[in-house]
Amino acid sequence: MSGVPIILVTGFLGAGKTTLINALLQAGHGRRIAAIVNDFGSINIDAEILAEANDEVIGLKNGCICCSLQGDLLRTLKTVLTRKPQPDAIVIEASGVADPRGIVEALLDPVIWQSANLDSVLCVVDAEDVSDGPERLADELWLAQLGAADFVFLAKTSRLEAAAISDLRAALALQTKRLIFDPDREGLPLDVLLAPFADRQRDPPAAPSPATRAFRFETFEWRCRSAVTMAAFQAAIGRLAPDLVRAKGFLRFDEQPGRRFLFQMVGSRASVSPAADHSGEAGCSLVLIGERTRFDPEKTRHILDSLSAGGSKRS
Ligand SMILES: Nc1nc2c(ncn2[C@@H]2O[C@H](COP(=O)(O)OP(=O)(O)OP(=O)(O)O)[C@@H](O)[C@H]2O)c(=O)[nH]1
Repeated sequence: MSGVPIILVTGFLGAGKTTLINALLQAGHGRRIAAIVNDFGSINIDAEILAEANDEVIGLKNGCICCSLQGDLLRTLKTVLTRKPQPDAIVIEASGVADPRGIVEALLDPVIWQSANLDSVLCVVDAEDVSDGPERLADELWLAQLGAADFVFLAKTSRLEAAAISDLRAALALQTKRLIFDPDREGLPLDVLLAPFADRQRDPPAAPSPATRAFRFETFEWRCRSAVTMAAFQAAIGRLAPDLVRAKGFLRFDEQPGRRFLFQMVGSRASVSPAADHSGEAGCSLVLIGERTRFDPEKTRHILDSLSAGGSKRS
């Protein structure tokens, strides 16, 4: 293999993929790494977060690169590969709903393979999520993501006891024989991440099963042109949380004029942190994702619209 190595990062909704890639981009290794980031919704949240760390970040939004956006992925890769100088490596972040088998299949495209080779597939596992609800270990999409991986990266281990991490490692060892890394406790294994495998051959993966396709999830996007009050937002999210798998977006609060915040929610854990403010966007934009069987976009719209007179959009 002589092409630019591609690292594909997969993992469930909110597992910690963007956070891991951000750490890799900022790790001071001196390599030029281009990042291609797929957000399932139409708001480029992950790309904006990563663009703070790297000039070469391209967002692919409004669909999933494992199915509807395969063509966009290949076109983007070709564009990245024609740049001079070429990057030393390309990281692709799959969306949390992606079955990586569809992406691996696309990356075996003979034209791409001449200049860029899929080097490794990393699966990020949310240690808190699995410890909170061991039913994740039987989730078909989660298993497909784990099954496609060459390496497993644990995220969010810092709040867990050592015993819980050993249990998690033992449970993962039943599902995969791959090496498991814990960057929170052991640091980022740059030698593994950036040393390409020699002459790695990949067979085309098995076709993704319908059960792992994105139609399992419903996305709702909400935008408003003004700021919202903190207490009202907190109350609204509290009402929506039981039916959400993931929510993220940018917010402005009446109480903090002129400031912009990144809102993140994975399962029942939510956080709000200061965000860079060069978007020129005056109001708020949120992406909310839930399982189709539970998530009600109309109820969500109703609750969020009560925060403001702004508009909303369903996808
Ligand atoms: N404490 C802790 N929090 C983490 C870690 N990794 C991710 N998070 C938090 O988990 C939330 C989701 O992290 P992301 O990196 O955006 O997850 P993702 O897998 O890219 O999410 P999607 O692209 O939406 O599927 C954010 O609030 C992160 O700050 C970690 O290792 N430790």
